[in-house]
Amino acid sequence: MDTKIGQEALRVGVIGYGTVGADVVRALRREEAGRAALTAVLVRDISKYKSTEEAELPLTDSMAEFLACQPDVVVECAGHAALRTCGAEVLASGADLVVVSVGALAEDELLEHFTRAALAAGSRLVVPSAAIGGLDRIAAGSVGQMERVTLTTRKPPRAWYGTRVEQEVDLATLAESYCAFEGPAREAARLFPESVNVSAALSLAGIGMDRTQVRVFADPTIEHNTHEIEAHGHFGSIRLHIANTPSKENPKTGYIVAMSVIKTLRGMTAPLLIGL
Ligand SMILES: NC(=O)C1=CN([C@@H]2O[C@H](COP(=O)(O)OP(=O)(O)OC[C@H]3O[C@@H](n4cnc5c(N)ncnc54)[C@H](O)[C@@H]3O)[C@@H](O)[C@H]2O)C=CC1
Ligand SMILES: O=C([O-])CC(=O)C(=O)O
Repeated sequence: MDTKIGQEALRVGVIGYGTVGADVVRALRREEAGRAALTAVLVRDISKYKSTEEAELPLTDSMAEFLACQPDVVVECAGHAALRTCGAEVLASGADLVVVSVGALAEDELLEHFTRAALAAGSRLVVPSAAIGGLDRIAAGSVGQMERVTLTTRKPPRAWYGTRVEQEVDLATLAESYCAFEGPAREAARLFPESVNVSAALSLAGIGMDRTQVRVFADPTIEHNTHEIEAHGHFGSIRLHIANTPSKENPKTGYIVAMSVIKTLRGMTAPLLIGL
């Protein structure tokens, strides 16, 4: 990540002011993202943001106004639908786009559309590790022959309200681990847009959406959102267990997601990069 390394502060726009977006904005305002400054926050309905803290933010509900602030990089934290609608326009403006709703990129046409927009404008689509880890090693391992990549995601029952799992089991009384899905990452990302973005990130780093195998569980015996990655190939193997503390505001999302975005922004102006 070398293109934004001038002397000026990196101009950062944020799309979405929910759980991840608000944490990213707070960190930017506390100057925790290195040489980066918040330029604008794109929200859906500006009338909803009335607190004293929110009144100080550069909020807008107009994409034209948002891009007129000339961000160097835009962080999307607004969901699959918003990414589909806004992504190409942001990339075409010349700004890099850091996406957390990466599950949307399981649609090949969308990924191709974004890639074309980025190539034409000289911008980049950036997928941070977010809720998962080990992507550096999986990506390096995929330079050679990779035999198998699997992901097992488990979250406590409260993380599955508002998803299709809520129609399948009684989450309030679930007594043992329930397997809600087993199959390729492409299908996992489509069926659980709010919950298994990690499957898409892992696939993009490694052997693709159709070869990466995913299992998804609602598990009443755990408190954290956990992800277990196993991969084998010419490089050797990796077995990684990740436990994310779920955020109070949205138990589907871990605090680590915003922290990973901040780490990514730091890297965009840092003279030393580690662990890419
Ligand atoms: N890559 C990863 O590992 C992870 C990805 N995610 C994804 O990150 C995204 C954000 O997650 P949360 O902050 O927890 O969700 P959230 O629901 O708390 O916040 C989303 C915010 O985006 C806003 N929004 C929706 N459409 C918008 C639009 N068109 N323009 C501007 N704002 C818009 C909503 O009003 C809401 O405030 C979700 O797509 C989630 O699935 C979450 C956790 C991990
Ligand atoms: O673990 C988390 O915090 C969120 C998650 O699985 C995802 O959206 O992929």
